[in-house]
Amino acid sequence: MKKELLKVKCIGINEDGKGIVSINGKEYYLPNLIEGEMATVEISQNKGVTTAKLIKIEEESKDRVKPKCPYYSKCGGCQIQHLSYEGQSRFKQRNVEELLGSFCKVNDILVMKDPYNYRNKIHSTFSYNKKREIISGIYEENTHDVINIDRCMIQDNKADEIIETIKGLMKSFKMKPYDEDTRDGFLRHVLIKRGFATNEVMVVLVVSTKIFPGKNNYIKALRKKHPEISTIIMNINNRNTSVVLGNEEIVIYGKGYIEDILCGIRFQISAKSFYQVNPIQTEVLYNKAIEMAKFKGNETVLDAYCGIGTIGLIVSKKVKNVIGVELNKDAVKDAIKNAKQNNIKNVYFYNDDAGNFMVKLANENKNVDVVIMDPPRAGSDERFLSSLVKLSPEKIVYISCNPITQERDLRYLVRYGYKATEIQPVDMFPHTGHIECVVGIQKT
Ligand SMILES: C[S@@+](CC[C@H](N)C(=O)[O-])C[C@H]1O[C@@H](n2cnc3c(N)ncnc32)[C@H](O)[C@@H]1O
Repeated sequence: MKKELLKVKCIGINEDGKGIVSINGKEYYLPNLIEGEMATVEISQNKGVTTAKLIKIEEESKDRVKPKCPYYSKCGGCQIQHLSYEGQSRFKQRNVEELLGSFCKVNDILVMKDPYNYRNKIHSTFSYNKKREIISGIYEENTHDVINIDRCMIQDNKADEIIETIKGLMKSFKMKPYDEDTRDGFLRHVLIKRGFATNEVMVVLVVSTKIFPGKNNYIKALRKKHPEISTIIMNINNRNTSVVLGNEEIVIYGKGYIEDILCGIRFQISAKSFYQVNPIQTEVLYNKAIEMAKFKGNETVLDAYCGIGTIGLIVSKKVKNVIGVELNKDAVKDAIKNAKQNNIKNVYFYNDDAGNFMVKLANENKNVDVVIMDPPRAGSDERFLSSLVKLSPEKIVYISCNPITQERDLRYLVRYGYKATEIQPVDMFPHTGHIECVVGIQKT
């Protein structure tokens, strides 16, 4: 193996938060490096493959800060905690400008006042460490080794306390963490969702079998320490898989869902339904999307990729009617219940693939004035977009957590007679490289 040390300058940060260096015309991505910093990098050549490793930062950026989190160097959950929050915001702003700035001017990113402990959903994996002590946390990046994490800087504090209690109770209840190799043990993961406005807490115990000795006493002990837990669900996952949730759910305490309030409307949230993870910024995002739509009151609105119906139900009082479409059937059930509970009668939800549904709407020549679309990271697809331009709504509001696929889809819409009128990045995920962006789009 051939090795060489080189001094190089970091020329940017990619969307995973890694520093970019260019050596002999080839780009390498190095964690923990900031744009403008000089670094010594080791280049290794082995069997025709060249790799780069950061050895030392020679000149630090003024944006560099000491990460608050003690697990930062190992845990892959955050990627840019070594950047000051101002530096993070500038990085995200520039990233959106580079990707979307050719469509129209990009507004200044809407940041958080307090960018810590914002996540209302947390997931912890249970395992043993080398000393056979029970640990819980997340997988170290690119491995199946769990890093023990007692406190996370971006997660809800209460959820961290509940995980700590669950870990403590395992000893007294002789509950073993699941071992992926031997397929022995009981507790695989714990998922916690917390209603920011209601304080209701859901605990999902992802377990390998339905047989749960001492279940009732366990529930009593857990709720005694945390009376705010309003529902506990057993999710059975006995497959050899890295997918967290199994198909079968057994509600062992409470009603099986929690409620939360967003923009004045009360929502029911099930274990498997998507719900935005940053409740403070979700209201900022939704309000911006509604402002971009400039509703007059007589519109038919399509809420595509609607989840539990949050956006559609919030806009329902401002428009004539709303149609929502969503693939996940639990989320659609939640959406229908949410409409009923809030006594909203002008919203209709459908459980379908958004692309399929759009083809049907376009074939029926349905009138839709505004489409609000919020697809997953992969973005939308050809079926959806080609039917969208056929339906020809006056306005489209496109919300996305991945500006790369958003740019691809925007190019399609621009080719077929639309233009972007406003672009607004919103920092939904401080300390991570992820960026949320909402774009107002108008028929030309
Ligand atoms: C980013 S979330 C947005 C949900 C909702 N708008 C919100 O703000 O809570 C994307 C949603 O799209 C759904 N989804 C994924 N693929 C889909 C498809 N092909 N058709 C319809 N919905 C889909 C997911 O289940 C998820 O609820």
